[in-house]
Amino acid sequence: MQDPAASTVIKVTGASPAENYDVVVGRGLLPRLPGILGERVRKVLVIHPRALRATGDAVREDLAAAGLTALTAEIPDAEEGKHIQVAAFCWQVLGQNDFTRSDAVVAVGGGAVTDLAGFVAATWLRGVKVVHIPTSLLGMVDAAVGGKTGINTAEGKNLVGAFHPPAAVLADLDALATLPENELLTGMAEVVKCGFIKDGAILDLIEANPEAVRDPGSAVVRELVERSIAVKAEVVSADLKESGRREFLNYGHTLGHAIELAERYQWRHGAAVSVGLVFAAELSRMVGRLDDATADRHQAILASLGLPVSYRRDRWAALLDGMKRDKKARGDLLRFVVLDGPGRPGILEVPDTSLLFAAYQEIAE
Ligand SMILES: NC(=O)c1ccc[n+]([C@@H]2O[C@H](COP(=O)([O-])OP(=O)(O)OC[C@H]3O[C@@H](n4cnc5c(N)ncnc54)[C@H](O)[C@@H]3O)[C@@H](O)[C@H]2O)c1
Ligand SMILES: O=C(O)C(=O)C[C@@H](O)[C@H](O)[C@H](O)COP(=O)(O)O
Ligand SMILES: [Zn+2]
Repeated sequence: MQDPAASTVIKVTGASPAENYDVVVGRGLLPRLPGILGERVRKVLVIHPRALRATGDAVREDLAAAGLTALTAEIPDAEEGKHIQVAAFCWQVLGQNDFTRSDAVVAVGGGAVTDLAGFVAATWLRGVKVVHIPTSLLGMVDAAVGGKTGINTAEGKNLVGAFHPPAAVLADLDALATLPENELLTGMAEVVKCGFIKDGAILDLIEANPEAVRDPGSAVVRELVERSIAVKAEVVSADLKESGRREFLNYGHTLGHAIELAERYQWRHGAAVSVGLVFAAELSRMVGRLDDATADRHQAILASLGLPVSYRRDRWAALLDGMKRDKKARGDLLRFVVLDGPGRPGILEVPDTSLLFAAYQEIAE
């Protein structure tokens, strides 16, 4: 049995040894931030939404006590924060306070905040240090790790961004205590994704512990966090810029992102990915690549977590339109991550959208 007070370090390998970084999972981690930032950093912009003000203040106090100048950019919540005008506001704060290349950005919040803050750090002076302090389950298991940063545009999700890995990630499990249950469960969609593409023990844990998965303080949730980060860390260490295997982390996302756009970002990312996972499993089954039991297991596990597993029949045209802007598409060719079996993701090229329509009929309501 793991000592609950001990922290776990999951290592991510960067393009060069200087770009290697640690993802630390544990409790009471915030005081480690000044030490992680290092001697050269003099100024820090802490970016967070109003909901995370108390944590943002605590982080700033730690930084100030360590002799750093700590400023705050309070940004709009959730997807409202992933907007060019919000990035421009942060650039303005950095500019007006003379942030140089040896200064840093710290993100405190869910995946929307780490995406936005990472993008700000990637673009300010063409790149300054960023440390992520994810506070949602989804942020911990996925968004804060791997260096994908970005914002949404009117045309779609994450269409503008950069690869800019963090200097470190502090996944402080204490943050989950204030996370609403719905946010915990939507984060579980990415955990389930990791279970299907790589680590089947994740799926077994969720099925065997229906109550503990809803308890953010449980050892089960901690194990799910650590296992999911390990899946992501292994993939992004091998393929940071998505020239190959990293595409597998996009399982469920082609339809998922189209649903988010169709819903004007009023659905949580994890909820949309949940439907996208069921769709991708149906597609995999329909083309004869996935067995019935594994395909059906998608719907069963996601539904057991209270996540949506179907979507509106009358939205197909809008969804197809949105899917054409998926980053995996090449010209007119749509490309999907599918499964050839548990832990065996692959790519399906779809030149004819009638196949997609047929698979969609299986999940449409
Ligand atoms: N860069 C990547 O690799 C990557 C991976 C997965 C998802 N994402 C992105 O992450 C975003 C989704 O992340 P999310 O689900 O964390 O959504 P989110 O950041 O919108 O947070 C969800 C809600 O939870 C609140 N919240 C967060 N932590 C809290 C806490 N500890 N206590 C109380 N409230 C808290 C937020 O204020 C928000 O209202 C999407 O934009 C998605 O595209 C990025
Ligand atoms: O890290 C990745 O790579 C992923 O695909 C993880 C996804 O969960 C995440 O939502 C990511 O932001 C999607 O990337 P995108 O390139 O499709 O915008
Ligand atoms: Zn995702």
